[in-house]
Amino acid sequence: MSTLTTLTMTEEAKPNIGVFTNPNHDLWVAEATPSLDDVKNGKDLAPGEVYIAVKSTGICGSDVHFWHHGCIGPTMVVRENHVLGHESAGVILAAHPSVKNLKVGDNVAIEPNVPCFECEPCLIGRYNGCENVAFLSTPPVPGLLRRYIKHPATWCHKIGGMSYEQGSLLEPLSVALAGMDRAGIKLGDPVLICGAGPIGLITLLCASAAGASPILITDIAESRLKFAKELVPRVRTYLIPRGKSPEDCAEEVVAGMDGNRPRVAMECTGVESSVNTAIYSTKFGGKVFIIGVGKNEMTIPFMRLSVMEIDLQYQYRYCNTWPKAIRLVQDGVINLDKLVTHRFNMSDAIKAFETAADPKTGAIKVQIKNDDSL
Ligand SMILES: NC(=O)c1ccc[n+]([C@@H]2O[C@H](COP(=O)([O-])OP(=O)(O)OC[C@H]3O[C@@H](n4cnc5c(N)ncnc54)[C@H](O)[C@@H]3O)[C@@H](O)[C@H]2O)c1
Ligand SMILES: OC[C@H](O)C(O)[C@@H](O)CO
Ligand SMILES: [Zn+2]
Ligand SMILES: [Zn+2]
Repeated sequence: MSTLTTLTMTEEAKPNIGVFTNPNHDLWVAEATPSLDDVKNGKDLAPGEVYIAVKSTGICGSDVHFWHHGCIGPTMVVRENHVLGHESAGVILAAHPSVKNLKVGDNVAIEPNVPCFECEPCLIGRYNGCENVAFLSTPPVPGLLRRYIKHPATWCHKIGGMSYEQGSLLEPLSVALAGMDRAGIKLGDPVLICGAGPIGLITLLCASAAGASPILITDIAESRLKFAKELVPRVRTYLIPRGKSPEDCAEEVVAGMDGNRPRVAMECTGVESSVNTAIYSTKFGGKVFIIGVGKNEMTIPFMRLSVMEIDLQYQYRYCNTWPKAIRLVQDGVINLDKLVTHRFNMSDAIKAFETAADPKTGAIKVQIKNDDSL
């Protein structure tokens, strides 16, 4: 038996739909599970689970990648019809009676993972390394781009009066915060950020809030650097010239930081030449911290890392970041509002994906809304 809302689910509630892709790189909107009837009746909720009306979902580069390329690396492969999306917030529609931390009507951000809490990474609190994780939208686990979903209450975080859009942005913020935490950026650190996509821009907001100085951000697209400057006016920018070597780019990066070599370079592109620019820029004893995801194998300047004692470190998703992310947004330390450049209804999801995938649109974060799901 579950506790049901009678306040929010009306007779006009719409059937569940989702945004799918498949191994042929099709993209379409179609009926999805759970059914509206199951949601309305709170059917099939296991202990600890809730039904959520998903209200706002951001498109991540990985969603576009699964659509266009059908895989990320050798292990995450689209093998059948597959629902995308893992940056979402919504409202609780029904909760199993065992759920104590949430009630019907609560607004929540959805942490899109279900770790096992039995393996070693889970037991030591680093559940992003879970050996059995179900990460929503990584095949074969269906994602959040649906009107209604079922999820464990443990992985729903109350967002109070925060907007659903801001709630959905807690996911990329979590990526940046996990990186910030392990990179150990401190007040006054010169910091380089490579790549001004959503992850680089949110990392910029975090580095600025942490008091890094100076901060320089790079990109190959002038428009993205302009966006970065509007977001954090004190940031310095460097447009990576086509064909220039990483060593030469690094020299200009350092000049752009008044001769200060970054103590930490936050790499947010996953592109080999950018990783190498970060390595050649960083100071003796500094750190290149790689959030970007790229080719399976790369050539990097091994001896430069060696003689400069530069640490190379990586981030894989996040753990324990949502409570911190919520505090930072609620306290106004991090303001994510400007990142949303385009909004579409779920029924226009194809247009939303085309917009997110086309650099000419100037899109940073495209949101898919479900204003009509209740
Ligand atoms: N580690 C994780 O858990 C994790 C989580 C989310 C995203 N990611 C990865 O982080 C990266 C950034 O994500 P995003 O959503 O911001 O992607 P994005 O593609 O929107 O942004 C990447 C930016 O890098 C720029 N760029 C490309 N080549 C460059 C170069 N040589 N030098 C400088 N800039 C260059 C692009 O113009 C773009 O603006 C991606 O690789 C993504 O897969 C990793
Ligand atoms: O934000 C989380 C990332 O997009 C995921 O790790 C994805 O890249 C693969 O599942
Ligand atoms: Zn993502
Ligand atoms: Zn585990």
